[in-house]
Amino acid sequence: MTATLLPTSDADPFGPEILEDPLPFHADLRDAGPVVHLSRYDVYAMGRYEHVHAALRDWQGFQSGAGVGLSNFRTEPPWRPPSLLLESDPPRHDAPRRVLAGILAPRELRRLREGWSAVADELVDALLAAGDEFDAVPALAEAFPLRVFPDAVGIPAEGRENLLPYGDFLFNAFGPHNDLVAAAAHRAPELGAWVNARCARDVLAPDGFGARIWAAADRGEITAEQAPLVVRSLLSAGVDTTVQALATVLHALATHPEQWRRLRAAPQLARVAFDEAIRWGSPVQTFFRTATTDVRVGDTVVPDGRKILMFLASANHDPRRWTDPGAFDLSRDPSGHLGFGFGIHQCVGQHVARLEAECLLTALARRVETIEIAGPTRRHHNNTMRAWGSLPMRVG
Ligand code: HEM
Ligand SMILES: O=C(O)c1ccc(-n2ccnc2)cc1
Repeated sequence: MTATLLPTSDADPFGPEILEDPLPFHADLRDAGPVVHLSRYDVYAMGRYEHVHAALRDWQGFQSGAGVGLSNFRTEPPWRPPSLLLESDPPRHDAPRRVLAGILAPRELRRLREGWSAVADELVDALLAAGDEFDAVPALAEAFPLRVFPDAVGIPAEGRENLLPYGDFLFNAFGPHNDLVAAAAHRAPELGAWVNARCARDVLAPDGFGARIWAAADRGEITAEQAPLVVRSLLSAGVDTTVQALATVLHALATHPEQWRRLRAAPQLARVAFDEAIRWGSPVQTFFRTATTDVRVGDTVVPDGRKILMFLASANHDPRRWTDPGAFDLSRDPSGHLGFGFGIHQCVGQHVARLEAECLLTALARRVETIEIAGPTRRHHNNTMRAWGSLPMRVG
């Protein structure tokens, strides 16, 4: 068999140029082959849907237990105790996953729908009463999740302003120790301590997600030592992600008036609009895996122990899988997108995210006829998330 040269690139996917606009790099990555060696970080990158999907399915060959960031837990101590879900493999992964999946299941979220809708309606009414121009990032994308999710978890009111900086640091920490990580590293210990203190049983409200995790420990489904870490997963994962997913769908709708008109005509399209925006914008861009043996990708062998960087956002724009991938189109069926991952680690909070999006988008679609970008938009750079810093918006 002919030996094929492994394509290599010295590009920096965590540098400001690619973080500002990753699409050209993703296209080059897909064109270069199933796997490309990134010499700058000595990792193996995948950009095509077929191979990212296959790696996500193959949790035995591509493990999470050595970390889902650049750091390899086999050789470097993690900056915090590893997540029992995100950074664990079966069997350790199984019981925490089962507990959280049960608590965050669609049927369990039904009890929240009415209250979250009312909050979304109030938020939009108050915003429109103040005028027809606002920055959608603080006014909607941040405000709504912060109004509903911490209460749903059951953490106390004070200090919630720590949640976004903690999430931003966490998602930066999955990448290399670059300027983005260095700029916030001094706050990590204090933010980590604040989050850890809110995982303790006695600070959590009796009927929230947090209390339900502790109740699962009482039933022996997980241990009392695991319970606070599972609560930490919620506080780590549950805010920054939805903030940026909502910003992504608001930006998509504000820049595609035809799609906005379709949503207004049929508000039940809110869920499709959200998943299509997750595919199109992929707020969570990448995650790593670690090869547990010499694994074959295409006609390349990635050696045991090496880090593999999966570009979920690139897979979501792969023309081998999607027709006209660059189009934001509500008539497309976005199912199968990798924006929530796939397989045993697929996002366990996706139903929470969808409910938040449905409440906010429905509230907006019912109250305004037009939304448009009303000034220069600004990206917020993060090693893992494609995020908006500012979305000046005008409604009519
Ligand atoms: C729309 C916003 C969100 C996006 C785009 C997103 C994306 C993802 C992705 C790509 C994964 C797979 C990670 C991997 O394979 O290594 C994941 C896993 C996870 N997500 Fe999300 N997520 C979102 C919101 C949430 C929310 C709101 C929560 C909690 C309420 C959450 C909790 C989790 C947890 C705990 C995992 C780990 C699951 C496991 O390892 O079994 N996520 N998410
Ligand atoms: O268990 C944790 O600490 C943790 C789990 C999941 C995420 N995440 C990423 C995307 N959706 C959620 C972040 C942190």
